[in-house]
Amino acid sequence: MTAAAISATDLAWGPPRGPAILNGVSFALPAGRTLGVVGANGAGKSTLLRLLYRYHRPLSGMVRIGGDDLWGMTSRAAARRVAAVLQDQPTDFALTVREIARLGRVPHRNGLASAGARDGAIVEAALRRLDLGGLGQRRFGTLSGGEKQRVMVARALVQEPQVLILDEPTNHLDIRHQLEVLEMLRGLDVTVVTSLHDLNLAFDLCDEVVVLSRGEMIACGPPEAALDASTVARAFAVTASRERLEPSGRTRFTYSLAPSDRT
Ligand SMILES: Nc1ncnc2c1ncn2[C@@H]1O[C@H](COP(=O)(O)OP(=O)(O)OP(=O)(O)O)[C@@H](O)[C@H]1O
Repeated sequence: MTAAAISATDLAWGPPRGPAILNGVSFALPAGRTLGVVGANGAGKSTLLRLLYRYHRPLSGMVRIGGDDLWGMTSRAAARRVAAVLQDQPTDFALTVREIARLGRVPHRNGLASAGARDGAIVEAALRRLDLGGLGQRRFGTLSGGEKQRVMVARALVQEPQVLILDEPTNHLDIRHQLEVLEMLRGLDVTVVTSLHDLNLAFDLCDEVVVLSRGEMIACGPPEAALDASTVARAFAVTASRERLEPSGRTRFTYSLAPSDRT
């Protein structure tokens, strides 16, 4: 894996014949960094990610991977460079964990060539990394939500992407696996863009954060700057405060409903 920079320039998207639901999103993330995308329900996080993994074509603006226009390359070339882990799990429940992970090699195969020894080694390494070593033969449909999520991260790693896009990667994971998966991704030579609902995790683990509100980008930058209490309050329509805990020195957010929202 060799990480590549990803950038978005003035992105806009909306459904056919509908109004734009995402507007004016721009950021530039250097290779190997982690970008968190945060915002309230319906703010446009998944929509932005879909533009970054070439599911939606932007109405205007451009996504570049390593300087190359994402829509200027073939879909196969794009699949070798960008992998995505999505909220919706696949429905191929009869496949085993190992078979699902192997699907990540498809963009790298030539024609009908079958998987080689290197492909097998990559699959086994990814399963071990995600703590799935003992589950290779299990049918996907029999796994817990968190195990399924880890299988999908393993499949994405098997793809050996330059950029990894994750839509809420931690929503089924227990606290230990949340930390393990996000720390592990930071340790890889890959650029990560992830949506997150937990602002404390975003603050601790992301190099840069984009804050969306009603389809607009209201802040972008290092967490210290982008996640200030007033931006959080605006994005989530709450009263927010940010404190530095002693002696750990870690930052923690707390929230409450604004007085006018209380009944
Ligand atoms: N294809 C579509 N056609 C019409 N509206 C859409 C489409 N995709 C998304 N939307 C709308 O755009 C808005 C943003 O949706 P999106 O899924 O990006 O939000 P989100 O920030 O990921 O939300 P959540 O935190 O609830 O997952 C929502 O109001 C959604 O209903």
